[in-house]
Amino acid sequence: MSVEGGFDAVMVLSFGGPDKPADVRPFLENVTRGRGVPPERLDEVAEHYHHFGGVSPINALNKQMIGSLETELGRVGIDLPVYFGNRNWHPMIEETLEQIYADGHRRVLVFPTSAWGGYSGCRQYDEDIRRGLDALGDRADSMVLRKLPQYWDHPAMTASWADSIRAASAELPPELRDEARLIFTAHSIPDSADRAAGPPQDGGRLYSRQVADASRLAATAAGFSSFDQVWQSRSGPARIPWLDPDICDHLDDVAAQGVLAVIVCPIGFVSDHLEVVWDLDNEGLDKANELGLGYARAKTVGTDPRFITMIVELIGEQLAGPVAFRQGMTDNGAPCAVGCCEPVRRPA
Ligand SMILES: CC1=C(CCC(=O)O)c2cc3nc(cc4[nH]c(cc5[nH]c(cc1n2)c(C)c5CCC(=O)O)c(CCC(=O)O)c4C)C(CCC(=O)O)=C3C
Ligand SMILES: [Fe+2]
Repeated sequence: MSVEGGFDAVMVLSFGGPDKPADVRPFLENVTRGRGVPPERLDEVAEHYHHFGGVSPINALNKQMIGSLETELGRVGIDLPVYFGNRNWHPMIEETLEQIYADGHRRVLVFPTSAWGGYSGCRQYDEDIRRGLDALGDRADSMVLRKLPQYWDHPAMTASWADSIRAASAELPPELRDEARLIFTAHSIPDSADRAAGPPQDGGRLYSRQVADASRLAATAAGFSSFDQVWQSRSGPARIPWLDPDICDHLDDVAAQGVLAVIVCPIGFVSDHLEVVWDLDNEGLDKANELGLGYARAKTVGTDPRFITMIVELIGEQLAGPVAFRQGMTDNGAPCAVGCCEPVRRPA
């Protein structure tokens, strides 16, 4: 497909995760460099990875996503190669951009595996893009890397989450189904980072507002009139406030209120990676069992064909001509807006 100012490659940009036990430590060092995560927390998280043989599910899931994306692009006649790069582990974005450059591509559409605004979910991926371009040196002058806009509220996401909530509900014993509390969970971030999320003139909290809106959209589409919003996987020292309540504390609370079952929907994540399979399928499930709560976990949407169709739609939109700016759409890692999702310095 050739259009003026078109694009000649796609890169899926993700978080990265270890592929073998020896990768776990260096991966965690990459993730937490300069971020004030206490060493005890790192030891704990390393254990989670070792519990799964030192392999994060995230890389295989991303490769599967890329395979499906290639197939779907081919089906609709968009002839673009799809590359894979990460923030924290191989293939690192620097390595991927070397390859893209060597293959002769100069204009690249970047699909981030985070749907959200905020520093960790949006701006840090822009920083990754700049890091990759910096590594190319002068060769970067001929490159354009356009990050696709945020998709947390895309109709395909809402529809897919709604189906996955209904499917989870159907896993509960019939007598508990109508009683079940719907709980949406997303990755916690420091409260200071949430306050700094979004363009300054918008008053902050872009991340938690988006998560709440996405949850409301999915709940409504699944036929629920109410839901709870919780957070998971916090990693800062206890004295620094992060978004709460934490999922496990919340399970205590709902059990104390007499709730008999919960449907836990990991709306904050695109795939069933470690934060989902450890924090929800192990810790959350154990907690629910201990409390005698019925527990069903909704599956993530990344393997739904509608998710792939959505990516193709976002790509097609860019190929069809100039696209008006939407949140998260950036060129060469320049921030969305001045001061948008500014990183917050964290105490060591
Ligand atoms: C908002 C958000 C998303 C969603 C958006 C997105 O998808 O990008 C996300 C995704 C993920 N987070 C992941 C893993 C980790 N996150 C950590 C640490 C942190 N995450 C944070 C935020 C987020 N994280 C923050 C504020 C920290 C504190 C350190 C810092 O300020 O950066 C740590 C360090 C140890 C720990 O403390 O847990 C690990 C290992 C994996 C891969 C899992 C796998 O391997 O399968 C994925 C997809
Ligand atoms: Fe994280």
